[in-house]
Amino acid sequence: MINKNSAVAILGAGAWGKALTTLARNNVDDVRLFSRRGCQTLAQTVEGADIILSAVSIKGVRDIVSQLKSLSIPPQTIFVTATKGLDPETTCTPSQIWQESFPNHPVVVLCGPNLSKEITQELPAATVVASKIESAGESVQLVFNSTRFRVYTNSDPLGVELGGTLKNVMAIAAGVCDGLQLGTNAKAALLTRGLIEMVRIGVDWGAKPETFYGLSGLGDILATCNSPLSRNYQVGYQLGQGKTLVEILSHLQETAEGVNTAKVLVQRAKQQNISMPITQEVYRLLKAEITPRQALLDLMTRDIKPEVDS
Ligand SMILES: NC(=O)C1=CN([C@@H]2O[C@H](COP(=O)(O)OP(=O)(O)OC[C@H]3O[C@@H](n4cnc5c(N)ncnc54)[C@H](O)[C@@H]3O)[C@@H](O)[C@H]2O)C=CC1
Ligand SMILES: O=C(CO)COP(=O)(O)O
Repeated sequence: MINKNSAVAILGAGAWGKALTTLARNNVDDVRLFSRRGCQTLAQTVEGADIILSAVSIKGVRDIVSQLKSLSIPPQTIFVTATKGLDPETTCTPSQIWQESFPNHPVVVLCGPNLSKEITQELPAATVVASKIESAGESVQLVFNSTRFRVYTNSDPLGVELGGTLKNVMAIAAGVCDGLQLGTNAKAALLTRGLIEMVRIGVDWGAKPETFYGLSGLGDILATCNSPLSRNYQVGYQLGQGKTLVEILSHLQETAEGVNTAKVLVQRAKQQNISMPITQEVYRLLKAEITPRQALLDLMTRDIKPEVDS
């Protein structure tokens, strides 16, 4: 069982890895943070760790997984993934990559409405830790739960992970909506229909529909789609104001996963024959195939239909 003397290794010293390190230090004395540019090696960081949490962006996940595979990690070590992205080669989620590479280890997803800047300011927040192995989720809950960070467990890791990942595309769309100053009604319609799109593909993927109405889905939509602190929202907002993606990304210091996720999702939706009109428009906008106004017109002139899919 996790206690003050347990050891936690956090991989990825970006905004989220640093915030999670501070949270874990409330409960555990030995919390190590691995940075590619730091002086401690990966092997030194993970040695004897009870929990290894990855907060690297999706582009680094396969690399970090293969480095860890070359080390001998004891099978009781719990892997936690906090990445919100999709693998461009396979469309796999990060937890699927971790589980496939470490089939005998418990894997836990940590995901929720957690803008790292607010967490760094010690503002209160809640999150979800999800795993097929109940005791693993409970261990991770004990590491991060505190009076300012309430941690819930969940048994649908895929749904929790997809909620946090797919909402990044909706945060871009929400930013565009605000950048164009389309108003509150438009934003409500966009995000409600966006959530339906997330549920549609998520259920096809194998997630439970109700998970998307929890903290990692609806909760994260409420946080990121209304906050300039969200990098994905910022990308959309600036696109809405007429900037190009290249210009926007050249000034963005950190990762906006929704840019890659939109592309992967469109690919997967096509393979699975799933309708994702908002995601499709975000993708076309990111590729500069259409303008924000054209994206709006496309969505408003789709064939009329019942609200609920039959
Ligand atoms: N910042 C936030 O508010 C939150 C971020 N996330 C997710 O966490 C992930 C990381 O986000 P941020 O920390 O904000 O991004 P960031 O851009 O600040 O940091 C990404 C980190 O990943 C590291 N990294 C990339 N490839 C690596 C590799 N091969 N080996 C080792 N490290 C590698 C980078 O060095 C960097 O430290 C993203 O998937 C993001 O969606 C999730 C919840 C909140
Ligand atoms: O996922 C996040 C908060 O829950 C962070 O959002 P951004 O990556 O858009 O900044």
